[in-house]
Order: sequence, then structure tokens, then C-alpha cells
Amino acid sequence: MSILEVKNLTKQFGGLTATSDISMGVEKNSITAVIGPNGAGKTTFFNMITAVYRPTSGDILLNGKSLVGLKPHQVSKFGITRTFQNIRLFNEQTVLDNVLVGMHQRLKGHWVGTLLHFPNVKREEENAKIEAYKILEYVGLEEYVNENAGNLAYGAQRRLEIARAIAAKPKVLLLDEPAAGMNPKETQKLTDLIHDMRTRLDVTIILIEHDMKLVMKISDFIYVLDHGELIASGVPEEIRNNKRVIEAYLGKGAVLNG
Ligand SMILES: Nc1ncnc2c1ncn2[C@@H]1O[C@H](COP(=O)(O)OP(=O)(O)OP(=O)(O)O)[C@@H](O)[C@H]1O
Repeated sequence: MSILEVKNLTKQFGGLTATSDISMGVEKNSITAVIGPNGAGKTTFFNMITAVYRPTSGDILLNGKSLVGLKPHQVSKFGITRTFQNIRLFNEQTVLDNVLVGMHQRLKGHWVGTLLHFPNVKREEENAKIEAYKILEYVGLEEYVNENAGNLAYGAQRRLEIARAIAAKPKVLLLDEPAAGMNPKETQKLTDLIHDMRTRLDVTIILIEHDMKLVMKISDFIYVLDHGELIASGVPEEIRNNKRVIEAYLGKGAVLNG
């Protein structure tokens, strides 16, 4: 069953068509990869799903309900959260606070209650802190709870972004190049985390990734974009041997030259 459906999705920036008539379905609880060479339209695709960009045409459905026209925070409330290609953390805030930000939108407490120190709001905040700590423990960052996010090493910052994204308890988690800049050991830890999140958090994961070894190892299904068009889809073995995909990455000669 598809949890996320994309129908004829097109995004134009002036004369440039960044994605053209893309349709796809993402199976519930799957790990699905969206790959393609630089400039293929992958991030634009994520930006449309998360309402950063409004599609020029087409539709995006989460459990059958259209997301087009919603604001980014509404999409997040609906159950889709993400990480970014260029890490976007609050560097001057603590690691714990960064996770609390991710959790904030599903907390009930109103700011008036916070200002007036209502006991129920205080209790909710305490519980949120305990939960945030547990999330940080889960992604392996518990020792940095009170550290400023900006002081973390690169790989740890990527994990913190994931922590913030899962704090909102998403149904669908979008990871934009989660392994970028990671060393092999960090990439292995990330692979284990992604596998574990799928089962433990019962979440559907869609990732954009250039690390093909990781993509082939981790994905149930892969969609390939090139110049804004969907050129192939299938299980890793099919994609690995797909001529159009090899051409898109390596040029036409690559196929002819074996
Ligand atoms: N806000 C924008 N305004 C104008 N053009 C844009 C904008 N965002 C993306 N584009 C263009 O859309 C095309 C697709 O870009 P996009 O960033 O989605 O590709 P990508 O597949 O994510 O690439 P990469 O792997 O390099 O991150 C590119 O030609 C890019 O220059």
C-alpha cells in the first residue's frame, strides 16, 4: 500500500523545468531512494513534498489526502519531516533544545501557559525533555545533550538533524543526503540507524543519496531522476543494471564501452 503518492508533479523556475511530470508511489514502511546526477531535481522534489515549493502542477497525497497548498509546518504536523542537504541546526542552542524544537509542534502547551507557568504546561515541558533525552540516546548523542549544536562534529550534526526530525513522530521521514561528508564508520552507523528506525519507529523512509553503495544496500525500491524526469524505477538489482541509469551517471559511451 502506498503511503505517499505523487501524481504528475512538475516544478518550473521561470524557463527551467526542475521536475517534469513525475509520478510515483512510496510503499508504507519501505526504505525508498531517490537518486540521480547533480541537478536532476531531487531536492526540488523533496522541497515540494515538504511545501517549501508549491508545485507548478500535479499532486502529492499522504494517505490519500492532498498536501498541495499546505504550509511547511502543516505538512510536518500531517506526518512528514525531513533533514536537509546543508545541515540546518540552531548552532547556538544546545543539542537538547534542537530536539525540543522538533517536538514542539506536537506539544499542546500554549505560549500563554508557558509564560504564566501553568502546572500542566510545566509538566508537559518536563516530559518533553525526558523524551528528547531518550531520542538523543537512541541516535547516540546523549553525551552531548548540553553542548551547543554548532560544536558537534559533522557526522554528529547529521544525526542531530535526524533526532530533530523523528522528534515530531513522522509517518514519513525524508533524508536529504544523510551520508554526505561521513566517513565509512559513520556511514555504517547511519545505515544501522536507518534500518532500525524503519522497524522501531514504524516510519517510511525516503532518502536522497549519492553514496551508491549505501543506496544499493539499504533501499527496498529506487526511483531515478535525470534532468527532472523519472527515467527508471525498480529494486536495487534492476537499477544497477539499467542502461538508462548507467548512461545518466556515466554518459552514453559508458554503456557501449561496457
Ligand atoms: N529556487 C530555485 N530557483 C531556480 N532554479 C532552481 C531552484 N532550485 C533548484 N533549481 C534548479 O532546478 C534544477 C534541479 O535542482 P535540484 O537542486 O533539485 O537538483 P538535485 O538533483 O537535488 O541536485 P544535487 O544532487 O546537486 O543536489 C537545477 O537546475 C537547479 O539549478
